[in-house]
Amino acid sequence: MIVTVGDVAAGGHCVARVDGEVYFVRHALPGERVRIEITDRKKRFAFADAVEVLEASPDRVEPPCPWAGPGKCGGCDFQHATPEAQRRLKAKVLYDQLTRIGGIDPALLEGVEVEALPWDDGALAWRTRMQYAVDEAGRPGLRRHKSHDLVHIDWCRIATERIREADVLTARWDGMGAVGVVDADDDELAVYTQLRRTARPHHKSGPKLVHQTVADTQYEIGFDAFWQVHPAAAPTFLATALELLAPREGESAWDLYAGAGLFATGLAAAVGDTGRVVAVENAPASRTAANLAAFKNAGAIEGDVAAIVPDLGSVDLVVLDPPRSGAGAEVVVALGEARPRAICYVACDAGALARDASDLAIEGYALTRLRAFDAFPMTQHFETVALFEPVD
Ligand SMILES: C[S@@+](CC[C@H](N)C(=O)[O-])C[C@H]1O[C@@H](n2cnc3c(N)ncnc32)[C@H](O)[C@@H]1O
Repeated sequence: MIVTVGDVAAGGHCVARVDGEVYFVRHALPGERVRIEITDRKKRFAFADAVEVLEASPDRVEPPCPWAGPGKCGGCDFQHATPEAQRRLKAKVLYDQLTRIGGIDPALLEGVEVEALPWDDGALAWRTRMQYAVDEAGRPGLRRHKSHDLVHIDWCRIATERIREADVLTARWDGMGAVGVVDADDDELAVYTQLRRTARPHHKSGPKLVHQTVADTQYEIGFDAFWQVHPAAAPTFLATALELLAPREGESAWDLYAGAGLFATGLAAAVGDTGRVVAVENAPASRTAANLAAFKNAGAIEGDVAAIVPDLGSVDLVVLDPPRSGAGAEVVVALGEARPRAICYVACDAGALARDASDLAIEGYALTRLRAFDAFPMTQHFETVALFEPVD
């Protein structure tokens, strides 16, 4: 079928409508006329791939990765767009999610941009963490979009040079479900395996504890702990959170979903000896308490944010950096009770941010400032750093 493609939608698709039918089309750009092939038909809509471009958008480029395209590797969504166009697509998704789901005033989001992170290689060679699936013959690869089938790539164009040089993709991983590589600071390279993609990682080679440095603070974390995958992400998010929150001497602050304690260390330095910072994180591999040991005014609690926050009392400032699923109503209600003067929400999923924003509004918190960053070039993903403040 030949269709004219409309606006981008969340999930790395653009929407095409034909005779009342809705098609979510991958590998297309708004305004393009393309031939599509249905990949998955649902009751009220269908997913499709653009397999031939009849009228191309001026934003279209030849994908730098030979493994990107219809039916190929499912890792990247926007290799066929210029990096500037990718960021415009993401900004549109952010605007739509926040206005439609989050109930945010469109006037506040007028001209919202997704900013590029500083990186010499532009949109390529940035990814410091890679996880490959392994097939029954022990061969690693990346999955096709929404499929269990593997594409056995030579190397991933968005992974760092050091990950490319690691012999992970040429080796055999018999009996494994996944193999991962971590490219940390100080040339540390750790490799781990998993029996299934969601199973506990087993250390294979390299250091078990790796190091990451941001603004003169070094964090020591387990090879399997969370760390931002783009090298410029952690320093940019920390600087942005501090800019938005503007912490004052003597204030109290919480770093929720703290990971290694990135925001907690920044806040601890900012609020000084008379201030107090509490970090909450549930993964021991993050080593949050150890990373905060040098800060006398900061401490860590290991456990579930939803279980811990209701008992913490009140606070001046909060950084909220939950996983993709968002913080959820229970945590938002607890924040409403703690009455901080400002909440900085760091979000890797605009839909989850929008849902939590709508709950925050019920608690009397409005979105007042927002910045967004292209922390995952070539993919549909991006990061938003949003400030919420109490309103009457
Ligand atoms: C998006 S990461 C943010 C980490 C950190 N703020 C950073 O920027 O490096 C989310 C973190 O929340 C942790 N986490 C996930 N669910 C949690 C929960 N229910 N309670 C506490 N921590 C949780 C994860 O282990 C992960 O370290």
